[in-house]
Amino acid sequence: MTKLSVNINKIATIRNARGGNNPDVVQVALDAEKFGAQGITVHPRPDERHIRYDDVMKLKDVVTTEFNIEGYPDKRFMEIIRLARPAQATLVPDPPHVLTSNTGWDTIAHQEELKDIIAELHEYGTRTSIFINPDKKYFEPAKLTGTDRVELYTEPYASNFHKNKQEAVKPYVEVAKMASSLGLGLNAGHDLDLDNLRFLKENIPFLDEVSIGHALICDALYYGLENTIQLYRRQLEMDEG
Ligand SMILES: CC(=O)[C@@H](O)[C@H](O)COP(=O)(O)O
Ligand SMILES: NCC(=O)COP(=O)(O)O
Repeated sequence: MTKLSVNINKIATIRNARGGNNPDVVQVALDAEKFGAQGITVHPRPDERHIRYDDVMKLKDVVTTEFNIEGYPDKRFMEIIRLARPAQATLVPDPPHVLTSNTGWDTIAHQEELKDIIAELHEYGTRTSIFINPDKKYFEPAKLTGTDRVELYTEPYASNFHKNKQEAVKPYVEVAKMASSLGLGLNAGHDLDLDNLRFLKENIPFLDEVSIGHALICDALYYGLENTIQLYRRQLEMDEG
């Protein structure tokens, strides 16, 4: 089964636009779970432009599905993981003011650093995943960091999907097989949507989890959050009857 983790960053973006608590990020997380989300993902950024660190502390007490916290592993991130003890921490190599995540780790250059960070996260009982480009050279070094999983950075897949979906998915299938043979769990995310998700799942049926935010929240404006979550779940459940 491929789990759907709903990224609620964009709910916090709307909330922050007016300085109050509408929409309520915690309530949306609870409702998303009720509507079928199998996990909740947040990506607190250093400028707290959407998810704030205190949102994470509130969410940790109420999320009953899989809580996944993404981010660059600076001191503050490590401290929030120590305090929140989420099911999963996804390490992303983002510089502080980047618009959105735009690449995976160079697991060759950062192998030793990642190894130490991952060892510390394991002490907190948190599963680790590292955000990674679909390039074979990064997978064996990723395994050597001790990470439990990798998350395939799917923006290039999404942006090439409408030009040539077979070509777009090809590098992902190759690295997914490699990850699997190395014993790495496999997540995927970034710019996945109702057009491209099913094809990714068809080609990599053994994906453990996808985390989806931007497109899913945009779709919810038209279809409602409950219907939207169910639509995304259906893209992933096609092989399960
Ligand atoms: C790690 C990743 O892929 C990102 O998609 C991220 O979680 C989204 O971040 P923003 O919502 O800040 O664009
Ligand atoms: N890890 C990817 C994620 O959480 C959501 O990315 P996006 O769907 O907002 O692009």
